[in-house]
Amino acid sequence: MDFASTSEPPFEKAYRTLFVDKQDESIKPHLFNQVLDDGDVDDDDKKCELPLIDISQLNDYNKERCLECKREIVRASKEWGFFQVVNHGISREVLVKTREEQVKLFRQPFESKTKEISRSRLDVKKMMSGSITNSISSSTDGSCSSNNKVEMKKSIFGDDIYRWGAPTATSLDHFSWSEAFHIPLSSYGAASHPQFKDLRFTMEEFAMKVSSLAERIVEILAESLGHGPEFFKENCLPNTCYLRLNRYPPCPLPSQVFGLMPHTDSDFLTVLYQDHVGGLQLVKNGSWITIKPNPDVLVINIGDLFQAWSNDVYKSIEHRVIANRQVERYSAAYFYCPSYDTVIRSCVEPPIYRDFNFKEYREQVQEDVRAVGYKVGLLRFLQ
Ligand SMILES: O=C(O)CCC(=O)C(=O)O
Ligand SMILES: [Fe+2]
Repeated sequence: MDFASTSEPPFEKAYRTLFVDKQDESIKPHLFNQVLDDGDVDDDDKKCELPLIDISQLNDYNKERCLECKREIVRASKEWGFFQVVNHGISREVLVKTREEQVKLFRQPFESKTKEISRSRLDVKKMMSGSITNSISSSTDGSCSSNNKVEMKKSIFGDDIYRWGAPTATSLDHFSWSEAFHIPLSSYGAASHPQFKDLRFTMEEFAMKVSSLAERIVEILAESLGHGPEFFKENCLPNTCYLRLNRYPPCPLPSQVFGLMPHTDSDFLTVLYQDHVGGLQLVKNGSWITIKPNPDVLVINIGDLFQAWSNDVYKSIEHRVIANRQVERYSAAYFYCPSYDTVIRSCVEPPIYRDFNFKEYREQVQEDVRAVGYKVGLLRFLQ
């Protein structure tokens, strides 16, 4: 049997009602025109504008060069909420190995990635009462949920680890043509199985390297607001962070459906490694800008928690992934998160947002995704 018939999530079958009558792409205005009321997709010239920062300069014996590098990071976090880093200290070998293991993981048969559980009345009752909320929870970005509404699934890789599609989507523009392993670094789920030994080692190495990069950047951003790194060191521990391995299968309707719908990340900071295919876009001045793939860079973006903590000094920017008709795409994201009980309080007066803890934030995101199909985010927490 070929890869497609065994490993691909059955998007069109499971979400039949969303896809019905959508086969002829000419019958509907293209999705990108529908959602881009306030801007346009970028032209090629704009692709290179996203700041590219050589962070090896942070170790430069020349103090001025090191300070200038910090200033670039701060400026990009305020003006773009996104930047790319080069000479980041994570070897090509680690990145290549990460990708290889990621590919192997997604090549598991779909049935191994998910495992049907019976929709007994008990399960439905539990689901309704919220006691198995994991089964319908959304990811850290609120854009992609764990289990399919149509066929309740429970992953053999661990609860709530494998996600595909968008269970709460009521229209195609709330849908994501992608699958993901959302791996809390406290447990490697699938990776603890002997079959996935290499995966575990590789992910641990990737996470360890990327987390020290995230810590360094967060420290620089906190310092610029007159704070030390203590708050982050105390609350964002390796076991409170997440890895998310994304795969975007070739999509027959790339102009009708996103690879990943527009969202902001719900963490402090995200570090992303994308492959050569491209499709990641962010909003800048009302336009969508494409982040050109580059094997030497990692993409960094500010998440909602940092925007709240910095009182809107640093920006959590909406981003999305465009689906591709011909080729599959992979990315690996590291989400720098605090423990659930960490209270997020603005470090600048007067605060724009009320105090909230991370658990409250995630629950609100999940509730909104369920109720309205998308994440409302920080607007829910205005003073
Ligand atoms: O795949 C990408 O390039 C972006 C992934 C992303 O935004 C996410 O996982 O939150
Ligand atoms: Fe994201």
